[in-house]
Amino acid sequence: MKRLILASSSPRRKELLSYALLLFDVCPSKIEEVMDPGLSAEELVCSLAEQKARDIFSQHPDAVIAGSDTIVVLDGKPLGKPKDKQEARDMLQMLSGRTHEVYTGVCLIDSDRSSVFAEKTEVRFWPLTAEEIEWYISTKEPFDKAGAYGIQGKGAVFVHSITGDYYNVMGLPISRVVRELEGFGIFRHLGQS
Ligand SMILES: Cc1cn([C@H]2C[C@H](O)[C@@H](COP(=O)(O)OP(=O)(O)OP(=O)(O)O)O2)c(=O)[nH]c1=O
Repeated sequence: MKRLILASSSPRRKELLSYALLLFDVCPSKIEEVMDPGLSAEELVCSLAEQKARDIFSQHPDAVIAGSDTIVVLDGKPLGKPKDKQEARDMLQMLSGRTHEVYTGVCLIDSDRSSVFAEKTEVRFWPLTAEEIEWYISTKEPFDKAGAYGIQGKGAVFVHSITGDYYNVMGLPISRVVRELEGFGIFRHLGQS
């Protein structure tokens, strides 16, 4: 079986992949991400996932590489990670009381093949008060997350409902990823727990 490398610095992606009973190494890509403004949200996350995966593949051509990227989309506008408190505040105010989409793109690649796909999850937020938003910013949770919130953390209290894969919102649609990896000869060790 080939070596699997997760091309990510995200602790959430590492945690999710570890649930899949796969042996893997982590090797984050440090490339400057190139965002083409002409792309749809789905195309954008696929393109960014592919850029990260190809970067690590060029360093480890004998391995299977998994790269991914997550963005939040509101009214067709992509929201990445907030740069500062004001941007986090603006994003959370925009998401308040509304339904947005979370797209995660995944690129799997080895020397024989590649598979690139995106999953969409719809997330509806409760209306948020200014006090709640200020409290959330003070937790510092918004700053390394697309859309300025983490569904798996204190941001859980903002979420009214979701449609689609919860783990896709956290950064990796793990159930689909493990199935796609089988096409690369990467299988779960189901004899272990
Ligand atoms: C919406 C949302 C995003 N996120 C995170 C997932 C991603 O880590 C991050 C989006 O940033 P990304 O640029 O997709 O990923 P990253 O920079 O964290 O890691 P890498 O590029 O090295 O793979 O937002 C959550 O953890 N919870 C959420 O609810």
